[in-house]
Amino acid sequence: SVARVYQDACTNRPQDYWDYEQGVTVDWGKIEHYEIVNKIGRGKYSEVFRGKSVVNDQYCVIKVLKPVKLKKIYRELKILTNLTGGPNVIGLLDIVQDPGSKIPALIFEEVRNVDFRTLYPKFTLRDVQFYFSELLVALDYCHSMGIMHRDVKPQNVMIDPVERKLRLIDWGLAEFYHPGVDYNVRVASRYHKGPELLVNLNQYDYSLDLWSVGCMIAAIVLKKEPFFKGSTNPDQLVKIARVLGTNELLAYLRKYGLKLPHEYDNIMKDFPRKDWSEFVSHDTPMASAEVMDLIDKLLRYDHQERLTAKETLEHGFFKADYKK
Ligand SMILES: CNC(=O)CSc1nc2c(Br)c(Br)c(Br)c(Br)c2n1C
Repeated sequence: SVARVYQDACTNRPQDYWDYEQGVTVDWGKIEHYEIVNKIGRGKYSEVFRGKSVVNDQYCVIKVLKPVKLKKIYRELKILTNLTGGPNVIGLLDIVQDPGSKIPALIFEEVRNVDFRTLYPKFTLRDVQFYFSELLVALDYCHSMGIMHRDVKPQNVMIDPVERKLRLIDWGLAEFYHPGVDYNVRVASRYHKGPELLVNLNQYDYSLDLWSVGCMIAAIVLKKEPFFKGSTNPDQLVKIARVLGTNELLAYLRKYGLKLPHEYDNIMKDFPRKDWSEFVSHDTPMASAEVMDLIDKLLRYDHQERLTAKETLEHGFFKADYKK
């Protein structure tokens, strides 16, 4: 299957825009220009520090990459340089290399992020409207630039509630979109994996990111974080089928000529589709008719049915006037 939008974003650009296999010419900065203030986190592929530039006294975030295949580093570098400066994309300030280990470190603009587990429970519907429109602007931008993020999740959406600033971070799993290419389905983080990844539909596209957005919005307004909480990848699809229905899953598979992989034989049951109204109660005061309609249009098995980032921004939910 082919993306409904931006399918030729890369083909319309010069080869060196998307071809990271040839390597990337890096304009290396000077590591001595930065000092580490404190460690703020660690991921599978990196260690992250709060840093400070000794040149301009600006605080920054230093992402020290763990040794991975050079090709993967080139991909992240090329994507970051292509996107930096775009709306709500984390700003890459510098690229430096540790002289000894030769490991690259990426220097980013600082975001005074508040952890989503603390922030999201305090969100009003107006906050959901504001921050998700900011996230969707970033996604429509990167999609228009021929890039899928492939790891959209709360941990990769930095929000400074004081400055009301949002930045999409961690482009380490992002990839360039080309029609007809078979992509690795082992991407994204389990709770935010789209059905296409769980049924091994390799020719996916930008719409993968919109599934993850749907999961994030549903988790906030229905107060169930994460919304689909699988214990394994196969169980992740079972949790989705408990809501969207098993027959609807089989129809999705049939449309793309896919069979349910054997690891589902003993765990997939015949679940009826649930109506979204079943998730709405007095305990979910933010579950407005508009946001439930939006969730219904994002959390679709069929990636081709999902709203695009631009269509989502135009949805009535973002136009509704929720009283203060
Ligand atoms: C690998 N992820 C972690 O260690 C989670 S903590 C974390 N990583 C961050 C990254 Br990367 C950037 Br860029 C920026 Br800006 C901020 Br703020 C970050 N924070 C808080």
